[in-house]
Amino acid sequence: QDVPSVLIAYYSGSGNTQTMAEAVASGVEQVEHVNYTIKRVDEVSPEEVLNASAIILGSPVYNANMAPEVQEFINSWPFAGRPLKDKIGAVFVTGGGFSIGEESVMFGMIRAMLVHGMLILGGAETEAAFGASAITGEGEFAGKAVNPLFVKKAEGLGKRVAEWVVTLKKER
Ligand SMILES: Cc1cc2nc3c(=O)[nH]c(=O)nc-3n(C[C@H](O)[C@H](O)[C@H](O)COP(=O)(O)O)c2cc1C
Repeated sequence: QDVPSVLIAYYSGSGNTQTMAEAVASGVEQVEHVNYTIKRVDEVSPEEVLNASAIILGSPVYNANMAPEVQEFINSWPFAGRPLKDKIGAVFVTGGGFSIGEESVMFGMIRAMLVHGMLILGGAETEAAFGASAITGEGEFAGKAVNPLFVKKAEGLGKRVAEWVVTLKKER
């Protein structure tokens, strides 16, 4: 009882963002005294949103925007009374190519989290400063499983968020 929980919520059409979500989860698993739930956005209940101490949200890049399913999920978050205020928020994305939307999508999700008063964290590494991102369709990254370079960023993000969830829980 009273163990804080991280909600990892994502949409994935062809599996890449799901791979990153699972890596985020394995990062969270490295931290003690914190639970997590990993679910597709359409499977997340309103209670799971409200009860989470942190939400780590993942989307593929679709025409330089987040997937509509992810936007719909964000639009379902309760706003009256700002119940999401002071929860930790973090993001991860997968995009086909370099610089064709992944950073825009990260900031789109981060902006929405800030509207709700959430505390935003980036990943553990400088290369994951805004969250974890993976390129899945260009050059050497095309046609393969998500590269370990990107998987590691997702793990680092999950671990960092979990560590801060535990730290903030002690402080409050
Ligand atoms: C409809 C559609 C639009 C896309 N638009 C972009 C885009 O604008 N920029 C980009 O980098 N990748 C784009 N992609 C590629 C996906 O973002 C990429 O394949 C991603 O890894 C898919 O994630 P998923 O396997 O979790 O569905 C698009 C893919 C689809 C299906």
